[in-house]
Amino acid sequence: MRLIPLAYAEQVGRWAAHHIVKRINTFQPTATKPFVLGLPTGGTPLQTYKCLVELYQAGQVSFEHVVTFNMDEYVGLPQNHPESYHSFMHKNFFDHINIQKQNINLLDGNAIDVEAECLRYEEKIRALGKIHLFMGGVGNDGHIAFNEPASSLSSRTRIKTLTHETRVANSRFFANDVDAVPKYALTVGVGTLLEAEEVMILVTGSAKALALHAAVEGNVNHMWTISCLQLHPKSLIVCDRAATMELKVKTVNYFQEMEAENIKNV
Ligand SMILES: N[C@@H]1[C@@H](O)[C@H](O)[C@@H](COP(=O)(O)O)O[C@@H]1O
Repeated sequence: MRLIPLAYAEQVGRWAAHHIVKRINTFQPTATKPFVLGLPTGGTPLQTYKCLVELYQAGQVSFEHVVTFNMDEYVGLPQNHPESYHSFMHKNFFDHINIQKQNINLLDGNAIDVEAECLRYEEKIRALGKIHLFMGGVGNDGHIAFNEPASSLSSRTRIKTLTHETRVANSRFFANDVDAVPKYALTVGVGTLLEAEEVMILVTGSAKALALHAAVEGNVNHMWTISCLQLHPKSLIVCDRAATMELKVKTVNYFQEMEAENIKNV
């Protein structure tokens, strides 16, 4: 596991965006060999999307041959609802770059046959080979995508019941009305995430400090599904200082020294 310890949340966004651009450009995607990118929603990646749009506008990256898969989507929220993850992605990212419509993949939270929808998603990923880079965030309780505590670490894309804590945390997007937050979501599984070639998780703010501790210093444990990163051969966590408050000083120092070259001038 790599840990990129930065000072501020804005730097996390910038670092992550440059990392994605580097991966896409090194890959040199074409129509027959697209780069496959996994994407999250939430407050944390907003800065990354902003920076990616700027890098696209500056001509430093093209998304023409990039295929995206989003992590999750609420169940039962109309696609055009302002808080659906469909709306979020278009508003904050897809509408500002040159991605082709047919290359955008999001789970359909209104599918009549939810199981078939989840299977379709898994099969589409498989048909493309694999996800080259999956970016994600983490919930305060350590959930990755919508893999709530006690999710199987080998789970696949499926429907999940959201915990009360997650609904409370996400109620800030629903005028602080917990009851307006959907009770269910479709989400890629922990197993789905672990099959990506590389997983990059962004962690910012003191509310995520325990989750970061669980990810880096805790045991692999289905109560903190973020800890699955420890099983991945190429996982990367980019965090700000506030998020490191529950880590041992020697852990942070170790990564700071090791990544010194990669974290200067961010
Ligand atoms: N399903 C999403 C997760 O993918 C996200 O990581 C988490 C944290 O979001 P935020 O970045 O807003 O703290 O929220 C939701 O639960």
